[in-house]
Amino acid sequence: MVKVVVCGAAGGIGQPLSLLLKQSDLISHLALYDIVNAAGVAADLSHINTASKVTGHVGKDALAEALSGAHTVVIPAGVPRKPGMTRDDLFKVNAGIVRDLAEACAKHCPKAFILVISNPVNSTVPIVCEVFKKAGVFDPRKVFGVTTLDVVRSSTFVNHIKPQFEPQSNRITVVGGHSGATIVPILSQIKQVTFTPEEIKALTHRIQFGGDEVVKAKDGAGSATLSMAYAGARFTTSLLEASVRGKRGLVESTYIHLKGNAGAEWNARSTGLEYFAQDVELGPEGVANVLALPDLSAEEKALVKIAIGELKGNITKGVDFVIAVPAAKL
Ligand SMILES: NC(=O)c1ccc[n+]([C@@H]2O[C@H](COP(=O)([O-])OP(=O)(O)OC[C@H]3O[C@@H](n4cnc5c(N)ncnc54)[C@H](O)[C@@H]3O)[C@@H](O)[C@H]2O)c1
Ligand SMILES: O=C(O)C[C@H](O)C(=O)O
Repeated sequence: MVKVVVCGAAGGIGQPLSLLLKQSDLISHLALYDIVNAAGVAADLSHINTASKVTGHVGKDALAEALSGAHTVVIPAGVPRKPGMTRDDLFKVNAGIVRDLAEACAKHCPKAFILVISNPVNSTVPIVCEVFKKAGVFDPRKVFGVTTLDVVRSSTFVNHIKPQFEPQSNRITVVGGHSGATIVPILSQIKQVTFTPEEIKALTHRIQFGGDEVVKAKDGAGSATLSMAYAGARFTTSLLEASVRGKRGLVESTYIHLKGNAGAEWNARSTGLEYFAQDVELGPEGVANVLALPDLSAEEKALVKIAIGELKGNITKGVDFVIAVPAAKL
């Protein structure tokens, strides 16, 4: 039985993500949790003739039932940006939402994989990890910040200026975190096409601030939902392929707790950070191995340095939140 829970399932990301996951033959039970409308979304999806069972769970009283027995919990719960906001501006509201959901996961499904989509990812992942540490159930191989949208955007945007670059089969490594300057695409490793320095600069900027393009175009109605659902489903599917089906060699960039993960010592030493997004090989228990950083160009080294500076503050903010603010009673 593979039960996947989506927390925030009635939202802009939650609905299309749940639709994509309903199509997976790796999932036998899709549990949809939200504080509103999850029952309606579940009733709708349950009419789709794929094998998985779909259940809806609305409100805090239904959270335990939603989470119990979960193999994987995907969390897109929380508020999205409006024009003029940074992801960090969402911390005020989303930190508490993610902390409370993490508390419930630590209690009702302590061994589940936790995939964090809610922003600011650079801080919400440390929140989940700290909650799990506090509860004595933390496994650093099992908590992931979903940064796949940066990877998806990278190959799409490269293809836009280099049509000979095939965007679906060529994956680009993106390291650092998930906000503006902390997003560092390693374009120097692309072998299929060449770029001028101006092209590299423009592409890097577009990838770092791709989220802003969508926020601006939606003009107050939220941020990326459909492309995020695609990226979230891709990451979830890769993790399930590795953990359920035992498929080997699956690599995704993701934001993780470095200490306690095989291969991450080098990253932890060279960045001085507790968390960093990097290519990770997925396995039966989640992170099987953190791949070494590829060779970086001088420009990329400078970008990583800037990212490290910003990440430090984001990580401390998440960690301090759990230490300083008592959790709501669940
Ligand atoms: N990681 C990424 O790459 C990425 C990409 C896009 C968006 N995001 C983030 O994902 C989050 C969700 O975005 P969205 O567009 O789906 O927002 P949305 O407002 O459309 O949906 C959020 C959903 O969360 C639900 N929710 C609120 N509090 C909850 C709680 N305590 N428990 C369960 N559900 C709760 C809401 O009812 C709503 O249905 C935002 O924080 C956004 O910034 C991350
Ligand atoms: O930009 C946002 O706020 C949402 C998301 O993090 C994105 O990258 O699209």
